[in-house]
Amino acid sequence: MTIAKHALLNDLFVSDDVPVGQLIHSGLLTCPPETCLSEAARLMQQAHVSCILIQDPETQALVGIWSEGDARRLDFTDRQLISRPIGDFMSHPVRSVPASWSLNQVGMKLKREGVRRLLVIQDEDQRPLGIVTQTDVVRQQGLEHYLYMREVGSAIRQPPLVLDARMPVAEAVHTLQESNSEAAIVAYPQDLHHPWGIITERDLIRLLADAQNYVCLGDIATHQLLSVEPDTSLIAAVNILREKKFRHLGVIGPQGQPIGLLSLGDILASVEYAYVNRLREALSARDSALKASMEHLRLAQKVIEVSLDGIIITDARGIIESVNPSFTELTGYTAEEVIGKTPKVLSSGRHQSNFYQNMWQALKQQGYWQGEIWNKRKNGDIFPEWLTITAIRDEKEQIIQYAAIFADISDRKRKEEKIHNLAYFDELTGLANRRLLNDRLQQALSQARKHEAMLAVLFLDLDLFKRINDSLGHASGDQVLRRVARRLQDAVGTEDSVARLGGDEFVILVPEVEHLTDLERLSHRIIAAIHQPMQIEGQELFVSTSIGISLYPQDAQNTDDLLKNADSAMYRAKENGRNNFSFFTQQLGQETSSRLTLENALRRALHQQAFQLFYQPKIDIHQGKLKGFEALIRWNDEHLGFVSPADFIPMAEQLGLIDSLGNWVLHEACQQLKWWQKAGLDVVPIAINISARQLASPHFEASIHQALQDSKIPAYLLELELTESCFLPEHAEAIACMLHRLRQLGIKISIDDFGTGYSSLSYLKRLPLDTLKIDASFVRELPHAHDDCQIAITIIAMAKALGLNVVAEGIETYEQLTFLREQGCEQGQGYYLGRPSPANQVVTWLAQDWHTQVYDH
Ligand SMILES: Nc1nc2c(ncn2[C@@H]2O[C@@H]3COP(=O)(O)O[C@H]4[C@@H](O)[C@H](n5cnc6c(=O)[nH]c(N)nc65)O[C@@H]4COP(=O)(O)O[C@H]3[C@H]2O)c(=O)[nH]1
Repeated sequence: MTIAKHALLNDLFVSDDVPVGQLIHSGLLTCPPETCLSEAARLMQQAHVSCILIQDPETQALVGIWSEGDARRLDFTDRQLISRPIGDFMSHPVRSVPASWSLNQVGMKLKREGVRRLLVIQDEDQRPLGIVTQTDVVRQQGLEHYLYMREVGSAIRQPPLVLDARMPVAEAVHTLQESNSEAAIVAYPQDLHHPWGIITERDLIRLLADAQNYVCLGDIATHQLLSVEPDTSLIAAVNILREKKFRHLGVIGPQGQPIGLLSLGDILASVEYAYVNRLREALSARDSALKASMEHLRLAQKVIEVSLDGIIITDARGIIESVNPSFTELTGYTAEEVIGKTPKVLSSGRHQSNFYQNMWQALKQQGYWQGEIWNKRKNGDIFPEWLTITAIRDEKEQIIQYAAIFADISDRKRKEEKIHNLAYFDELTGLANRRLLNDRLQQALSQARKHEAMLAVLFLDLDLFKRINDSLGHASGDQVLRRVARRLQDAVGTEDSVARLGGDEFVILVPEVEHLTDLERLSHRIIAAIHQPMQIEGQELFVSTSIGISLYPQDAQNTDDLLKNADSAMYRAKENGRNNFSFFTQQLGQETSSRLTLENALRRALHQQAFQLFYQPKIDIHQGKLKGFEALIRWNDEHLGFVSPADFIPMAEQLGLIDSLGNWVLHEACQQLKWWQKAGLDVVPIAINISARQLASPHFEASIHQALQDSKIPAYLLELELTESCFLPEHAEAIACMLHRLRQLGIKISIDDFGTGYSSLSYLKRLPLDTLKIDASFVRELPHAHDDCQIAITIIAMAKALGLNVVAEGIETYEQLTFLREQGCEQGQGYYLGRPSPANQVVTWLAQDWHTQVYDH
């Protein structure tokens, strides 16, 4: 038989998401359990169905099912077989699926339960609707391309069972049962034209239904085998079966011999493998997806539970659905207290309504909002939090929930504030620091430029603040600075414009100045405020300040120059007697710049030791004898020329260079003495000037020892000239002790410029002094100025009373010399007797007759 390929039947394969209820043919074949087998078989034959359901006549319940396949398991040798009740052979219970299930779900259930048929029942009332078989499901799976690609030959799993038509019926059924075949090819050896027929389960049903006494297989078999060749495609085979309404198809080999017997079920079973595989994959994918999502869910739940951040879940309207434990921890509200309410319960009242409006708008449009927000705890505390809100949408993109996650950032805020304060404010006084001042000054400058306004910077420091620190300690010094800061703020009126640069330096920024008189008034106010007495640790202190003022645009155009010029002006104010103020002037600017040049040159000179010592003789004006020399430093700079020590010594003190400079003088003088000694000269002591800061240095005493040791000159050849300013009260004791020690070595000590300071006599009395030097300013007008005469006389008398030598400085005339001698002054020094001169001059002086110099006019 030649068979053409048929088009695919449209109803063979349908989509698998159609509910199974719509695919089955409604109507069920039922019979009571007592129905005999032959009756049941007859009913099935009539109805053209492959199974019958057994129904309890009383309860109407379906209690079992019997199918064609079950017929094969019957014992056809049993003579009573056909009259036995079907209830004895049925399978039960009847497994069912709801009509709403998809074919996929049905397929999975068939697979799980290991059955080929399921009863389809109505979802609502469980009413039985029909039967769905595995073949039905396979047909719907869109597997037609498998059928196209494969040939009939490939679906043959085993050679066909071939039974002789002459075989007794019972034996044939038994053979079918034995070989577990639902059909067999029947051989008709005598019929050369139609040598093949077929016997199927359905024939067995007929056998049961007819209740006739068939003898041999040929009596019940169908003597016609619908067959195809092995290379026919499976889809063609399926179509033939559908068209002919047959269930089996023989496969005949090239030599005409049967090589297979395929049923629709077999064909579908051959593609079932692919289907089952797909099903398995689907099942395992679903299982692992389920497992993964459960895992995710569990994890998410856990994360929410243990999260240190507070978490709120609301519905789409913002009603709180759940919160986590950290929420309670952070806000003080339990879950029960807030569920059903909106997050408004946390509202701090610090934000305007448009803040929340913007938040909601962002949430609705972008599904996301993040930012800082102030909220309120249950106990009323207001705290800052970092909040992230995310909208959760369903598959249709509708917002169904909001998840809000927040962290309390009070700590972070505090730290940020601290860092900001540290960066911009002075820790001690709370005033703006240099950085903030610079920022403010920049801003004020650009404003002033824009509005063509005048701006002022007041630079001030506390006069002699170091004394307070040194004598009362740093803690007291800090207290003074704090008080001063407050007084400045009070005097200025606005907190923002006062800054502390460090140490005792303060700056006041006046952003808009109309008249200079305003600045004068402000300066007076500040000076007066600072000068008010201060109680510090039980002591009453009087602090004063000096203020320097520079102006934009007159004095400077930028912040640096404004500050620098105000600083210079402040020094001018100090020079003018402290506790006052001074405006910057162009001349001061020039001075500042030449001062800078001088400073640099001094550092260079010190580095290169570009100094020289000159010596000025001290003469006994009664006996005409050389008594000693005063060493005076000289600096002849290659660019600046001769620079007076009166200019560079104070500068060296300010710059902290005086120790090294003083040390150089000390060593140079000692070395000089050593050379003179070595030269066999009859040397006299050399006095060196010691500045106040040098004397206060902790290394001073050691440096004296070192110089003596290095030069090996006897200590009595060294004299120290100190000024009254060396004896600051806070160091008085320590200095007195040190001087006693030095004196014990043999070193002489004199007070220079006596009469210009304010030393208390009782203190001077306690010092180990040898000599008082009358300051040149009292000598200059002698003997004509009455006051000076009186002072000179008094100092001489006092020195004598204290048992001290007295030396008059700056003697320029014979008259001055005579007056002083007549008043009892022992020694003199000055241009009249000898100008400060280099070391080589000393050799002449050592040999000179000073008597004539003193007496001969
Ligand atoms: N008009 C006038 N002046 C006279 C006369 N006789 C001496 N002089 C000057 O008067 C100053 C005396 O020194 P001083 O009072 O200790 O005053 C010194 C002293 O305080 C300081 N000085 C000088 N050399 C040193 C030094 O090596 N170390 C320290 N620390 N200070 C020094 O510099 C000051 C100025 O020193 P000089 O310029 O050398 O000025 C010297 C000296 O040259 C005179 O008859 N008429």
